[in-house]
Amino acid sequence: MFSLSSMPSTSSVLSTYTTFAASAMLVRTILNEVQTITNQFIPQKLQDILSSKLEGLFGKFSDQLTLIIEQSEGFSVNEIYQAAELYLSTRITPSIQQLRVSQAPGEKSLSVTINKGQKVVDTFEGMQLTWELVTSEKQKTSLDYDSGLYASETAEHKSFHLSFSKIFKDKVLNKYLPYVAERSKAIKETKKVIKLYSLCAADAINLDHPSTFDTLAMDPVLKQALIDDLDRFVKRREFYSRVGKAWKRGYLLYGPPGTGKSSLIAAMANYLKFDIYDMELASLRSNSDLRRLLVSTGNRSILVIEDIDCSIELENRQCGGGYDENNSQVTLSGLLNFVDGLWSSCGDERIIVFTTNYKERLDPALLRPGRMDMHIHMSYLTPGGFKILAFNYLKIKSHSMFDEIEELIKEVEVTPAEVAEEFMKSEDADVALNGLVDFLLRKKEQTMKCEEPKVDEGTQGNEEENESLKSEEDCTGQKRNNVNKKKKKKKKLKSF
Ligand SMILES: Nc1ncnc2c1ncn2[C@@H]1O[C@H](COP(=O)(O)OP(=O)(O)OP(=O)(O)O)[C@@H](O)[C@H]1O
Ligand SMILES: [Mg+2]
Repeated sequence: MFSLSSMPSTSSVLSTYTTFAASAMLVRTILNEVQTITNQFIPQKLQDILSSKLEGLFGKFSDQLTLIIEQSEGFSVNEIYQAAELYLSTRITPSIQQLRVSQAPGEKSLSVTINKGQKVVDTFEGMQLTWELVTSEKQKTSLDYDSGLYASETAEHKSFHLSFSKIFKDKVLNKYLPYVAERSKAIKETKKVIKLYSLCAADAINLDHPSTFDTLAMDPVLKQALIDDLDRFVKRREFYSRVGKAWKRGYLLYGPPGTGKSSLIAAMANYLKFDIYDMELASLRSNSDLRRLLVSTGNRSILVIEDIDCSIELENRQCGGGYDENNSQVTLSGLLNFVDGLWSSCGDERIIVFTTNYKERLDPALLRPGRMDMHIHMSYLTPGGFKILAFNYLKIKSHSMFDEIEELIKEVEVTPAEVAEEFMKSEDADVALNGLVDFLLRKKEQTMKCEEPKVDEGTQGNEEENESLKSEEDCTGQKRNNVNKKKKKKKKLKSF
């Protein structure tokens, strides 16, 4: 027999450590019987010796080879065992009579695995392979620290026995098992629940944000370029290590409020199945807090710093080139060190996203080429974006009012969030579109008033003066709201 394990850090390396001998299905049945009897009367050590001698004896006549894949190796989990368990859940055939079913907290789907003694027959490139889940009870002795006495308990030990013709040994080790590992990784990805970590919440919450690249209204060319960029990024592990670059990518999302920057981050996380870390810089006391936070973040994650222009005092950069431990705030230099230095040297497959409403207010150091890999402009709604929203909200691809609306959208600066809000008011397409036209016309009128030159005092009557003042308030009101909104944001945690 052949025993197989893979430590978490060296999953691709198959370590073999026990004797290599042949085994037949018949032998297995005999051995199982012998084991049942010996379990009751013979000490464990003797059982092991007996069992290996018998296997060696019968194995010589067999053309079958069995790999033993133990659940754990000492204190470490065996990644091949875990991969096999997941893989076999997709290979359940009608011949199987017993299944184990469970559901972890927060998981969307049930997990189904075979029960002990059950066999799954699999085929792969002309080979036939039989998996069997075997369990044995082992005595474990542990020290009870309270009483100072040793206690003995029986623990169930699980392993998979994978049997196939001896001639396929190399093919199974070099092709089939890597295939099982690959498949299990893909299954894990589809089952993965994306987490949102934030400073204010002790535990991560499940990110249940419905935003995807399909539902996002943005320039189609830019959208595709971003998807391609993400695809390239996740495929390039070898490339990054070959050129000696950290496996990281940075994106700066900029544009007015309500154009979909946060929605885009959620879409990226849903697409890549990466967790999100919402880094509220305003709630961090110092650069060392930032460093601590960084170390606690996991791989395959997106670190988000929203409203970078509001979160950090840009003048702080003058405080010096390195970390300023005494400063009570996170400084820009601390952040830049974080982006280029510390962050780059720990962890893999990470993305960092900065968002801002005012790119022009950012320190040039943040915009320098190479710091953020891609600058993405989230703009006001375009006619193409409008069609995506109309389909998302009203399930329509065309309508007699589309031309009129598209013309208005070209003339008026309207955000996807504003249009989405109008669409929420009715499920009836005619009503919703009419409402949107009214909204766009009002907005157009207001914009025109704002653009009118100011009227000299004294040359106009009272009524007109009041009207002029009112429209000025409308024009500035929007901006004021945005600033207030951002100020509030600094206090309360943003929810995606
Ligand atoms: N491009 C878009 N595509 C689809 N829906 C959008 C888009 N932009 C905004 N929305 C809708 O408007 C809501 C608010 O958008 P979002 O929070 O993503 O904007 P934002 O750019 O992050 O704004 P802020 O600058 O205020 O943070 C979203 O939940 C979504 O319903
Ligand atoms: Mg946002």
